[in-house]
Amino acid sequence: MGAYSNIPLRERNIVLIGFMGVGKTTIGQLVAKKLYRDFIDVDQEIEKRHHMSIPDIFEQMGENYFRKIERELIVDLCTNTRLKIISLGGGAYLQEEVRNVCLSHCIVFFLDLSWECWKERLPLIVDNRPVLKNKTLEEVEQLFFQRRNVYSIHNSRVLTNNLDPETAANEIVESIKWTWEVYEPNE
Ligand SMILES: Nc1ncnc2c1ncn2[C@@H]1O[C@H](COP(=O)(O)OP(=O)(O)O)[C@@H](O)[C@H]1O
Ligand SMILES: O=C(O)C1=C[C@@H](OP(=O)(O)O)[C@@H](O)[C@H](O)C1
Ligand SMILES: [Mg+2]
Repeated sequence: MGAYSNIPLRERNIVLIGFMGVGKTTIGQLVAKKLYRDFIDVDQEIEKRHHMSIPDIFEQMGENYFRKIERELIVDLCTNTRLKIISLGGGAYLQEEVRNVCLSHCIVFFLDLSWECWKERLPLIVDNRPVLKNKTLEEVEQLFFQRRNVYSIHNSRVLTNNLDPETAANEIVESIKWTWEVYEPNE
């Protein structure tokens, strides 16, 4: 485990983790607006910097290259920025260096969704998530539960089953404000 940095809680970036399609990008934007903070979506930042879509990066450069640039960007953001809401891609947190830098420098929020609810979301994302390509539903289910074990290493969790994005964002904001008040009360 990385050493715990002494960054004050209220300054720490809030990092959203969770399986693809749970709403990290959508809800992250809403949370940032409600907390008057800047929002960074790691996928969108990578697409902007490389002038390529994520599926095209997978297709033309390969997943290993994507994981390298994803890791480097997240380590840079966690180490050198503060006060942001950062949505990771669903696979980023599987890299130990990413987990360690997020847990030591940020507040890590797990956006949880049950498998049954996630299956209803699948049609919305299946066309632009390369990791889902050529996988059977059984293989995706296996990946879902494998990754869930890794996402279970977090600071806070919000179960978003049947919550619309706005409601989920409000729950996260309330939880963050409670954490600040309990652990770093305003003098
Ligand atoms: N709470 C929600 N309820 C219903 N649909 C949602 C919710 N959150 C996200 N979505 C939809 O699910 C899809 C994936 O959302 P996205 O924010 O891209 O997830 P992620 O970044 O975790 O992959 C989008 O079509 C989005 O509109
Ligand atoms: O789960 C994954 O491995 C991935 C999830 C995607 O992000 P979202 O979780 O925002 O869909 C994106 O980073 C890429 O397609 C890989
Ligand atoms: Mg996303």
